Amino acid sequence: MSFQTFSLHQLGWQAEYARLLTLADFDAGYPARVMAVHRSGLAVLSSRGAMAVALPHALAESGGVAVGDWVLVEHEADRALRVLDRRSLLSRVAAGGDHRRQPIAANLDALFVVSSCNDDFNPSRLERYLALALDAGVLPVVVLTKADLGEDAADYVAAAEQLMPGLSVLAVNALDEASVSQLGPWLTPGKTVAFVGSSGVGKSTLANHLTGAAMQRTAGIREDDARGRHTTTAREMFPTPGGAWVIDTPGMRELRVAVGEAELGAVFDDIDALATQCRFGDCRHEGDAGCAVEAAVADGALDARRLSNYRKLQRESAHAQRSLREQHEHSRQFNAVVTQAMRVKKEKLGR
Ligand SMILES: Nc1nc2c(ncn2[C@@H]2O[C@H](COP(=O)(O)OP(=O)(O)OP(=O)(O)O)[C@@H](O)[C@H]2O)c(=O)[nH]1
Ligand SMILES: [Zn+2]
Repeated sequence: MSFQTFSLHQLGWQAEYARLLTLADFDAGYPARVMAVHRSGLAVLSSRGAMAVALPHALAESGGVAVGDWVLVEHEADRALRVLDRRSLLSRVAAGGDHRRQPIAANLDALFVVSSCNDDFNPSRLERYLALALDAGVLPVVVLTKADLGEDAADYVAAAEQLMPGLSVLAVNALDEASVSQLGPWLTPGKTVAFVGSSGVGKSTLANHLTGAAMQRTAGIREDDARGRHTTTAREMFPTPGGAWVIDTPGMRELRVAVGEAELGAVFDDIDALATQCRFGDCRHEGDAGCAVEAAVADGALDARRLSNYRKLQRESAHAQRSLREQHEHSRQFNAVVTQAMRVKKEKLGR
């Protein structure tokens, strides 16, 4: 991949990153933005150009590094010293049920949540992505593709706008450049965006439009794994001709929600507001007397689907939080056992 040279500002640098760096930091290294995370190290861009830098094991272990991260690179040593505090971080719950969080994309300014004006349109799935974006600290923008294929795009837009207060929703024909230009306000110089959504909704089509020749997302970066699924070995971040950045990582396609209560509450603001009107403060909205939430469902003011999706996401997030706690407890116990074993061994050797 060849990159022209970019200034820090063009790379998305913001004053708040600098505030966290001391003079000693600047003596030790210089900031660079992570374009790709490989097993062997990081591909970064800085005002010095494109480079491969080593990722020390300790850094990879402690919270990891994601595409879009800013790292401090050691002068003359081509080695990442540390990851700068992130303004936003999209992470996923790792597959395999251990509920560990894996960083996927950092320092995003907007997350395009893509669905289409057809059968893929699924309010519950959209709500899940919206909560995920808020949890990551990123502004979600809903993009409804395939607006050219039916006449009812406006209905889909209206339905999506109901899903969160103040949500921006765009209907586009992803095949048409002029239509895609509606995304422009989120793609100003130095801004970083990414796409999430189901397979086939048009994420690649949109991203390819935005990045032009810079991104050959399907070319060469996908491999088939043993199960015949597509996996991608490289993670990438691409410049648009207008000066924005598009992050496209495979992990984005398997996002599972493990969102905090507050972020869910921000998406389901209407339900939280209704809940304050329930007769009892600890109302569970399940047949409780004087329940305003259930009353709203009964008189059609609140969608039963929306309520049940809220409950489902709450359960999932409670489960994930619990598992994380259990994990910490487990490693604490494990460490205690190891410490004890070491002590016993030392005592034996000492004798
Ligand atoms: N008519 C029309 N076709 C579209 C539109 N957006 C996408 N398509 C078509 O839908 C198909 C799937 O689009 P992709 O961009 O590959 O979808 P994707 O979301 O990247 O899918 P994955 O890579 O599997 O995650 C392609 O054949 C596109 O040409 C649209 O707005 N209008
Ligand atoms: Zn209630």
